Amino acid sequence: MERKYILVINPGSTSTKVAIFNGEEKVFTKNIVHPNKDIEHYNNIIHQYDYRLNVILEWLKEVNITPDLLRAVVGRGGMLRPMPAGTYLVTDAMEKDLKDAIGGEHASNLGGLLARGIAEEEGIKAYIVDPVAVDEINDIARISGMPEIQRKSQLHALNIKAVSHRYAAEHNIDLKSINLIVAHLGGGISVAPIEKGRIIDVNNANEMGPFSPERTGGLPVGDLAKMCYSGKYTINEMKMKLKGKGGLVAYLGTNDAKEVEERIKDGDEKARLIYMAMAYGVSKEIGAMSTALYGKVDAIILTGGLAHSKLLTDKIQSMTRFIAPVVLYPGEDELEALNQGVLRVLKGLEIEKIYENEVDIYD
Ligand SMILES: Nc1ncnc2c1ncn2[C@@H]1O[C@H](COP(=O)(O)OP(=O)(O)OP(=O)(O)O)[C@@H](O)[C@H]1O
Ligand SMILES: CCCC(=O)O
Repeated sequence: MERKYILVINPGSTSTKVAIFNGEEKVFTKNIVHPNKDIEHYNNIIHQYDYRLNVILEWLKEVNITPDLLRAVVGRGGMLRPMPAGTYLVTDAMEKDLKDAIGGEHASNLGGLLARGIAEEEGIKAYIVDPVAVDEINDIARISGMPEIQRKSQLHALNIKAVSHRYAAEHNIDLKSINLIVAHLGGGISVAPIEKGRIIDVNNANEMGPFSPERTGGLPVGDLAKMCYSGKYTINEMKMKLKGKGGLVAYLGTNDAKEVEERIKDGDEKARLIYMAMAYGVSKEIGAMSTALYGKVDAIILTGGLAHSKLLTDKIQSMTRFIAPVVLYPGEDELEALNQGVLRVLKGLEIEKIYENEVDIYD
């Protein structure tokens, strides 16, 4: 039996997206939704490993793909140590860091672990590609203003890299000869200046920049410090307010931009103000990142689920097109991007990276 398929796994907080590729062709795919009742009792992401492994194996049976037909398995990774972009083999050192949630809890930590779990049984390779820990930013961008705190690179690197390559290919131009600003507008928001293919700065989708459907982004620090010490909230409650229950959720009780747009259509002025404030924040971040490129910007790319929203993208375009033309690549195809990363390695176009050779294990 020929081993020809690549199994792709993208674990999100409430779903696991899976696909089987034969070369470039997506043969099967499914968004396996995890109802809250199935996952709410797990105290941390890593404890969901067996549950998610079983649903993936069940799905493989459904589509009649036995693991002995797999050539490689790739998962979306992971809040690892700061690392260069690329396709990485899942090694013991990486597995340990994913299990220890070395960079924090994130559903994508399961990506590399699930990939390895399935691959090991078959004696084939497991990979991750362009994880959220990709760090290519300039040292000057790390300085926060408080020596105890460094600005970190945590971002939607997989989609940001994929749309940058897509823009270059569609314009028949070498990515290494242009500068872009990519704004990934999803549940979290990453705005990154890309200089000749390298991500030289980013807001950090978890902690800074504009507010997003579920996150506060950067906040006035004095008021935040007061709230933390008010005695009204536990540390976990504060963390949830910042990430998960911030942004649109906090103001409007939903993370669903489509629902917000319906309310705006029905004349809800508060919903309009908050929604436009999100667009305003994204536009200001794009403006800030244009200075990181000394104003030399070939295009601004808006991508992610929110880039489907005309209301939002019209506002952002009207505020930022003085910088560069704005291009819309709504949605994301992270499954495709993961498959492409593995294909580049299997075709010998790129060398697989080894985590422990690329990161500082002892920092
Ligand atoms: N057609 C649409 N019009 C308006 N908003 C949309 C549309 N489609 C999706 N969205 C909104 O996009 C947001 C989710 O984006 P996306 O699916 O990229 O996020 P995610 O994958 O959950 O998180 P992340 O991108 O941070 O990993 C939601 O607020 C959703 O309502
Ligand atoms: C940390 C960047 C990725 C995400 O927001 O999920």
